[in-house]
Amino acid sequence: RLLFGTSGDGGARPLDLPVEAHSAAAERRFELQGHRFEAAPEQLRQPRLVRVGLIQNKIPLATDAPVTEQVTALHERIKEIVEVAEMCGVNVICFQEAWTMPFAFCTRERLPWTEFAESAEDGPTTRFCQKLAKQHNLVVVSPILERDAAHGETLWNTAVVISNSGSVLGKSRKNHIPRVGDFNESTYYMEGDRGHPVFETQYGKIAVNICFGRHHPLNWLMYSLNGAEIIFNPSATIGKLSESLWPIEARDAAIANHCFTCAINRVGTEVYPNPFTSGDGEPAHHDLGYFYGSSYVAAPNGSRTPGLSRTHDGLLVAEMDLNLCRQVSDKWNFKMTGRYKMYAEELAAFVQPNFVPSVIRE
Ligand SMILES: NC(=O)NCCC(=O)O
Repeated sequence: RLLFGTSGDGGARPLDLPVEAHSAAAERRFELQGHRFEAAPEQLRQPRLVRVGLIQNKIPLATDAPVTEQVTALHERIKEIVEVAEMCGVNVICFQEAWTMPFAFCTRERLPWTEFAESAEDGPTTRFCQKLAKQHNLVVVSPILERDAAHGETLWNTAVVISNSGSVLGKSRKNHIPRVGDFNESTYYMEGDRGHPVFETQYGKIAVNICFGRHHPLNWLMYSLNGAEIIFNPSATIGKLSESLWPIEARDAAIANHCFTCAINRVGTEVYPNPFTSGDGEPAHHDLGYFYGSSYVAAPNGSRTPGLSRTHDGLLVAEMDLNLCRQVSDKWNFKMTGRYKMYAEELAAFVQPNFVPSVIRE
């Protein structure tokens, strides 16, 4: 009741998925879970039912396989999972952070990892996702390492959003770059410069808060202020660092912002050819740590689905009635009771060089 929010106004219930989807998932060796969140019937609005799909997966090839072979193997793996998502009626699908590559930023090496970077607008992965979107009639959220040729070949950590029509709706960049443990990502790219875009799709208003942004409540808030009803959080994070935070943060963001949140993590251990150090006196090592999967969806009323497995690839399908966002907002009124003008003034003062903390002493 407490861990999954099943008290009172409706937690996640099981969603029946077609038998052929379950058999295909078993054949293709990934876990398939289905859940649904209901909202109360309204007189003036029809239910706004949307099915989202969250995919978590291991890298299929070793990190020293040729770059093109690794990318192709990941495309193939995702394709076979997306086919099952279509059988389950999924409308919007999101993949894990930097899904076309191993999460190699821990190494701080440039080659071959920077070779995985692609154009967000017309790189091979975006073209692949456009095909998927059109063929399966779903919106695709595709988090990649972006190479921005128009701006001096700058790299970014970017999520490309592709409409179910197959056209590229736009992109959202990771706003918060970790400098914690072996997550040495600022070696490759800097903080995003795109603010907090929300994408209006046929299946609701969606936004993408990439991984480390999960720890920043204001980052979630800004997507919500722009009207996001579903915020995806494609991630890559390891047990030793964050597993105790994982069940709390995206769930809390759903509560605080009256929206649905979808937290997605990688699975497994990715081993690199060359050892690297962490600057902490510990011996050099070949892997970043264990990616614990456990992807889940949280609803604005504080309920959540169970997580996918810690150890297996998986597809989590969640049906949600987006009417729940406004219903919870009308009950708890966090936007109405938020003191945004006061926060804005205090934040504006805080970022000034002459800021003096408001501390009252005897
Ligand atoms: N990819 C990424 O930002 N990971 C940082 C670790 C975490 O946020 O748990």
